[in-house]
Amino acid sequence: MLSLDNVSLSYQPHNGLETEALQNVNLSFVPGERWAVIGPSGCGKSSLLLLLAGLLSPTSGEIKLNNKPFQKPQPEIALILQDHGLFPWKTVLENAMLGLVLQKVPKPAARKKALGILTSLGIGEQKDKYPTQLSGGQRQRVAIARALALEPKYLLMDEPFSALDALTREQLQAMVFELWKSLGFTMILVTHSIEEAVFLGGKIAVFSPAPGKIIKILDNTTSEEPLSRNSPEFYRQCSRVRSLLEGGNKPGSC
Ligand SMILES: Nc1ncnc2c1ncn2[C@@H]1O[C@H](COP(=O)(O)OP(=O)(O)OP(=O)(O)O)[C@@H](O)[C@H]1O
Repeated sequence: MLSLDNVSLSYQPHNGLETEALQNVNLSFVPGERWAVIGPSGCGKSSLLLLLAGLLSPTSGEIKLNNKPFQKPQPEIALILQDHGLFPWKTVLENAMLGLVLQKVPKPAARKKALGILTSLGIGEQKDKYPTQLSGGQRQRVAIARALALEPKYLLMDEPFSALDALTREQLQAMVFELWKSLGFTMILVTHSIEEAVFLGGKIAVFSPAPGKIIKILDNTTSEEPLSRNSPEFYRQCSRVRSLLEGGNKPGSC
């Protein structure tokens, strides 16, 4: 289990001003769950992922993996950043292999594994291209392949689809859901999109404006599959999340 125990984060003073990004956050991510984290711009969502990835340390409180506090990156936890973090001078395949190579997996094995995942994501044929030759959706798939090649137990994603057109975005959301179902990792997705949170989040953590605090955790697991985007329940859940973001504290009152 990955958890935050009473975590607060302040960034060091800049021009005499300290920024309080997160305040007293308690969250537990149980293996196999899929979470969406939503909140207004600047409420500390990206900071939360950096903490969970071991790339930042909390000002107070603890981040724990299986009840053990940690403050550096863990092999079980993969993070996909907003800009995908691909190296432009490496091909699609080399980018997808990168984590494995860094882990000293022999290159032929790394190549085979990365290519298998790229193929399952529908971009195996693009393996020799460079990131600049790809569409945004294809780049995102390479970033997902690179993370999944490491077989993480926890996959953290920071607004992974925000730059994509609506249909590509929906396609990739469905693809990520299928990967979650077949591979069984724990998904923690940060998003600005209410619809995305309701579609992909089995649990939805709604954050307040800065400094980010949890307003509410919504349970969205009425069925194993994501809610159909046209269903009344989907609209109801979107309304609940919207109401909470707007400052309402009565879920469903829209
Ligand atoms: N390296 C940093 N140094 C100082 N302040 C920072 C740093 N990174 C983020 N902040 C501040 O911390 C607060 C939270 O930032 P963060 O990026 O985590 O929010 P966010 O919810 O992800 O925002 P957005 O939705 O706009 O991406 C903001 O006020 C931001 O300006």
